[in-house]
Amino acid sequence: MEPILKVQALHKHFNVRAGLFRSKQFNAVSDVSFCLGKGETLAIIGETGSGKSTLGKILAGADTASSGQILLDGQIIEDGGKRVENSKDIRLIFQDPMKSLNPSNTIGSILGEILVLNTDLDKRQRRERINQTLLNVGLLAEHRNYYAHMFSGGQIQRVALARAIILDPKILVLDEALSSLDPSVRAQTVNLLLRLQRETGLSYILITNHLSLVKHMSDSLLLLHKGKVVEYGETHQVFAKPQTKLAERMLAN
Ligand SMILES: Nc1ncnc2c1ncn2[C@@H]1O[C@H](COP(=O)(O)OP(=O)(O)OP(=O)(O)O)[C@@H](O)[C@H]1O
Repeated sequence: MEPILKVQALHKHFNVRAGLFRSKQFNAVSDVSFCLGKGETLAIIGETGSGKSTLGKILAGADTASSGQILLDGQIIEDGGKRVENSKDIRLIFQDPMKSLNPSNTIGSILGEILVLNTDLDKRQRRERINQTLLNVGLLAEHRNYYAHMFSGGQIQRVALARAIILDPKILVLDEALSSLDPSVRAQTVNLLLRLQRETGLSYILITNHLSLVKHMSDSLLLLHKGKVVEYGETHQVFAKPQTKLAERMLAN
């Protein structure tokens, strides 16, 4: 079966200062390739600075690569450092969603604005879609009238999820999105994500070093080191037989 996402030889460098008048290229992501199937989860792990977030941002279109290709459903969406199509099909969720929610707007108006900008739905249809999306993430329709500060940490992550799925994407990139939640709220959010995946066939890219989450949620696992893929395979196989000393060390913790 054609993978939903195919990443080929992706590369990202940043120009960083190397003295007063000079700059040099720093490779944050080097020659990264992988595939993700529909309804599957790929975990990306790696030490701090290994390029996980940079890769996540590029996949979601929040940044562009320097070279390489990204194909979604067989169609090229990024090629040679250019986003060919600004796809709404890959959405990013961060660790701290509060930062990206306007505190002076209700959740209903934040979600409504996304629908106004991206769909032809009329007011009644938008209202229905917002209510349904809030219910889908385990919130109530009444929560549309709430402001961000009125939610708990777990609820705000559900609001972020509602915002991410309201346009019916194919892939969610979860960048440490579950890290700051306390264990019981994290377990509930994981169950919610798994239910959504079962019901809608959503695919996830899970950026985390939380190994029990990786084991519980992911089908495949990619280990980045200094921007390069040093291990990639089915999660249970990588855990059972890591090929590198680094993977052995990281997965033993
Ligand atoms: N805009 C930028 N300009 C220059 N260097 C950058 C920029 N963004 C990221 N980097 C560098 O790229 C490397 C990879 O960063 P990235 O945030 O992707 O790592 P990470 O694996 O997500 O780390 P962490 O787990 O700490 O979040 C780091 O060395 C970082 O300093």
